[in-house]
Amino acid sequence: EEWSERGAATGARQETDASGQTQTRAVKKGVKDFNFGRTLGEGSYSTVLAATDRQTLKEYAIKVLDKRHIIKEKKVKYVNIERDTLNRLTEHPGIVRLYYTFQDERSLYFVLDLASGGELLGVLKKIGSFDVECTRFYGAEILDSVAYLHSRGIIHRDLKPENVLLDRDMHVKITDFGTAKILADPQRSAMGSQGASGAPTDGAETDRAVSFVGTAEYVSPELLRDKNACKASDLWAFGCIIYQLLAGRPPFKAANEYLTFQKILALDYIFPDGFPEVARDLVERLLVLEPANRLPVEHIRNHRFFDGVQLGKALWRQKAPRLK
Ligand SMILES: Nc1ncnc2c1ncn2[C@@H]1O[C@H](COP(=O)(O)OP(=O)(O)OP(=O)(O)O)[C@@H](O)[C@H]1O
Ligand SMILES: O=C(O)C[C@H](Cc1nc2cc(Cl)cc(Cl)c2[nH]1)c1ccc(Cl)cc1
Repeated sequence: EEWSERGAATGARQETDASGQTQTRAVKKGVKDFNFGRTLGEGSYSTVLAATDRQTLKEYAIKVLDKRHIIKEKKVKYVNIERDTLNRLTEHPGIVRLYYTFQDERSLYFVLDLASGGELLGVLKKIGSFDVECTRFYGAEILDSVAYLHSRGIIHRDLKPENVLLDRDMHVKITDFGTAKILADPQRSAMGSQGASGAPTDGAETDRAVSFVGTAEYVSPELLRDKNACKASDLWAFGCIIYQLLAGRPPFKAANEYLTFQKILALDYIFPDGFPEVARDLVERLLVLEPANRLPVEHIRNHRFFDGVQLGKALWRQKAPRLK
């Protein structure tokens, strides 16, 4: 068999066997195919490095995990969930794209979109709080991305400004899918989660749904109460993010996690003076204890807070507003 170099750039190669039959085979990338650069950040089980594909010169973020550490910390299922989830989320501009996974004797590698704009949380901390125009733009891009996740039967379960990355054009790239929940069958779950009671779908979810709790400030009441998340749990977190962009701090924040959970379950939060009325109405319809009574995605899109924002494809083509 001869390998044609031509196919290398497209990540596929033509194989011609003795009988002259040609077939295309996806090429498995490896560490040797990349030049590794600066460290972009560290996670509990991971290091993320900037890297360049040596053939195409395309830049990526490569998340490297130490196998021994993953096994010792019993995180194998999270790594495989992250890979399985990202492999289902391939065609939306607001989701960090996974291009390849591979391993060598010591590590696992995720080759991802490079989000060189950093975390939304970092930008928020730098400027204190966003004005309505910036909150509307970033809220719309996050909402558009969450709508896509849900349409693919995925619940993120840990949405927060740290997990909303920004690309070089300051557009949203949502990341961190190791704790996501894959609903058994998107069709069935579409009915299930909009079911009469709108109660969290507990269908064929694996036991994992019971164990994971997100980040204290953004955890939904149903996750604290029934230990089960549903699509509306992501919309609770979305409400917390909209509040936080405008107020400069999350709605539920106390001295420790336990007190924060108590405030959430008691819906104990207030709007600071000057909080824009139109945003207040939206947040009040999302921070609702009963998941079934939260505004569903379609109604959020039509809420007057998003008047004037072009949703859908046009949103992703426009220039991101200057953050001031
Ligand atoms: N695609 C990416 N592009 C640029 N930077 C990234 C990308 N993915 C992650 N990072 C940065 O690398 C750091 C580590 O991210 P990673 O997802 O590995 O761990 P984490 O989820 O932040 O931490 P933990 O695992 O403790 O939750 C983060 O600060 C994040 O901002
Ligand atoms: O190549 C694939 O896609 C499948 C493998 C599956 C896989 N092999 C593993 C080995 C170890 Cl030690 C740990 C985990 Cl979590 C492992 N997951 C894999 C490799 C790399 C990554 Cl990032 C995820 C999954």
